Amino acid sequence: MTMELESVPGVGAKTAEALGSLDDAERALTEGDVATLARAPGISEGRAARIARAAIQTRHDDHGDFLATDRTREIYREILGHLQDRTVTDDAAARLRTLYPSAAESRIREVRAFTREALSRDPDPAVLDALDGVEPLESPGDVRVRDRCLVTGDAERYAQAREAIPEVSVEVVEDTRQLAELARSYATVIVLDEEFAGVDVEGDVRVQPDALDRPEAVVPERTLSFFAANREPLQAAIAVHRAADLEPPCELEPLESALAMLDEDGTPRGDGELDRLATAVDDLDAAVSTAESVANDHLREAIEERDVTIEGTDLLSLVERGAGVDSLLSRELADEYDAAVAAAREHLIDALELTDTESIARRAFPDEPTYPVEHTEEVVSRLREELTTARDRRATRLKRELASDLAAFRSAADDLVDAALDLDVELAVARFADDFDCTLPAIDALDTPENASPPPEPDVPGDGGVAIEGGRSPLLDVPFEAVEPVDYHVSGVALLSGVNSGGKTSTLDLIALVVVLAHMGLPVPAEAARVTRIDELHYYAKTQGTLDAGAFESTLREFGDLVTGVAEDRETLVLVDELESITEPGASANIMAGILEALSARGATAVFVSHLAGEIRDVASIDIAVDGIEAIGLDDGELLVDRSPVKGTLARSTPELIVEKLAADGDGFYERLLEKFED
Ligand SMILES: Nc1ncnc2c1ncn2[C@@H]1O[C@H](COP(=O)(O)OP(=O)(O)OP(=O)(O)O)[C@@H](O)[C@H]1O
Repeated sequence: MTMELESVPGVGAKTAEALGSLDDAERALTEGDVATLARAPGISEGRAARIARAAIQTRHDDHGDFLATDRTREIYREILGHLQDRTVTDDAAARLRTLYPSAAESRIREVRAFTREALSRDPDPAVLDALDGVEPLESPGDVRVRDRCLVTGDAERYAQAREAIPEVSVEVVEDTRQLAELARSYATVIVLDEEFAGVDVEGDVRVQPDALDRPEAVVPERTLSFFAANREPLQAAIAVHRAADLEPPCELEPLESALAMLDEDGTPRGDGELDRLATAVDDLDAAVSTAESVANDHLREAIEERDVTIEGTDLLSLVERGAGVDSLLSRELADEYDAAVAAAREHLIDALELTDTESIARRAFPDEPTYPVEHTEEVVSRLREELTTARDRRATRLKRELASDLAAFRSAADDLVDAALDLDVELAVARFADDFDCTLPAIDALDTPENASPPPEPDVPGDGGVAIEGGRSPLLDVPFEAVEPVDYHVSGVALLSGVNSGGKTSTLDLIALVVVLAHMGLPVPAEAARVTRIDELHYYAKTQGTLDAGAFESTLREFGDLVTGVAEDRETLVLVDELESITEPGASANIMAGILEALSARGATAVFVSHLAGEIRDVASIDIAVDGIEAIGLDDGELLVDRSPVKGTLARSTPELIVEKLAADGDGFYERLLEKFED
């Protein structure tokens, strides 16, 4: 087990040990269950996500260098944020972190299969509502059970017993005398050794050599406390399965009714007979004293109503014999006394709903007349004992039955919750796709049958690159409804020119977004898109202002590494935003031309946004495509822009547009100025 874990890159002996403390580290690792991994001591969620990703990368032989620059990582984080905003449970949000852009075809294919499934899901509000109560199942700490013990004479079996059933004490006995002693202090003694079979000891002593194989039979409390602790998430997971019409891992009704019979503290509830017995034990004293009052009230009334006539000689003899009023009672009021006692007995039986203890209850009030009527304490004690025993026996039986019903659902319970949490992940993807009008992109070089007939294919030349039609980035600083669709196709190296604030940076963001999502195996926010599978995405955001000599040198080195350092056989996409700002314009144009030449030579796809596109093209020794985001005109000093770059067009700059507008008024100065732009 530990060996397995240590084969994951980045998992050292210490981390493997921490993960090993989880019951199901291996499962969590293969399923990308980040939240469970993060429950290992000292493992943060971020670290758990890295470990889960590393395990996936190992499985797919994926180098894991796809996100090659800060800006690419930032784009990935923003995508993840949008996805995580759409989960109901924290657990699903954590699981989403295992979706990452991968260079490995098999991984992309695997997630695309998941995505297809996800896109067929309907994020029904009832499902989302039910998901709210789902959370990973917890294992409650070991319960202590003190009325039972396990017994063996064998040291090895003793160790096994302590390991298998830590909830009860395990005792070593050598002889019958010691066993008898234990039988006096525990309600039940379970003997693990065959040799003790047939030994005659007083008490509840059971010889069960196979007890360790069925721990839930020895301690039904284990099963009951697990299900009691997890009742609500399980009920929610059942509701999710129903609302979403998921194929359940077990029958739902029996699980549901078994859960309904379980109290929060792990005791069975809802059993009329147990409730009756428990109430009878609790109410016994009160019912006895009420029954007494009933009898006495009855009798008092009867006496008050009666004229008792007694002959003088009779009275004398009664007094001389020292007889009390009781004998007077039995002589004169026998019928009334009988009626009073009968009423008391009925009350006791009715109030406590007694059935099989009815005959004992009758004897609680004596047949011999007394006034006031009094219960016989011995009989009441006996009744209490009978009721208590019946109650406890019933509770134990119910516990055992319920535990055995529930034990059958133990592994289905995990699957049930897991499926609900997975659905939450799928629904987040479905909602992301829906909210941002996404489609699954076609991916070149993903040679699979599922890709043989891709969705409407944007016309992109066969030699790779990226093609986007109607792409709308959710990362823009405007509400998504206001985002104008962008069409852009690029393959090989290209310069992207355009007016100020025309949307050049946003176009690079859109390309990066589409490429990252496509390599995550997810749908992209476009009407259609086609992406070539790449190994590394390098996106360099605009640097603020001119760099000093040192920073300039290190930036240059970075690009040097990019053209010479990245392995020749790695497919690379390079996006660069206004690199000219790092130094003076003349030098910048030379540097950018040189980098583009080198990238072109190694067959990379690259888009460089630059205001110096014309100058770069002039100094480059190869033909570099120049695309342009053009202004369609000026309206009240505001530029009207067509957000889709026009292929093969150097966009006019904003100053040129303004000069053109002024020249239109026929002023010679502006006309001459305009000619200079057109040279
Ligand atoms: N497709 C679009 N739909 C709607 N608004 C957009 C779109 N693209 C860009 N914008 C708006 O235009 C603004 C400027 O975009 P962006 O920064 O991409 O322009 P730029 O050409 O890179 O500008 P600069 O030349 O100053 O670098 C964005 O902040 C956004 O508000």
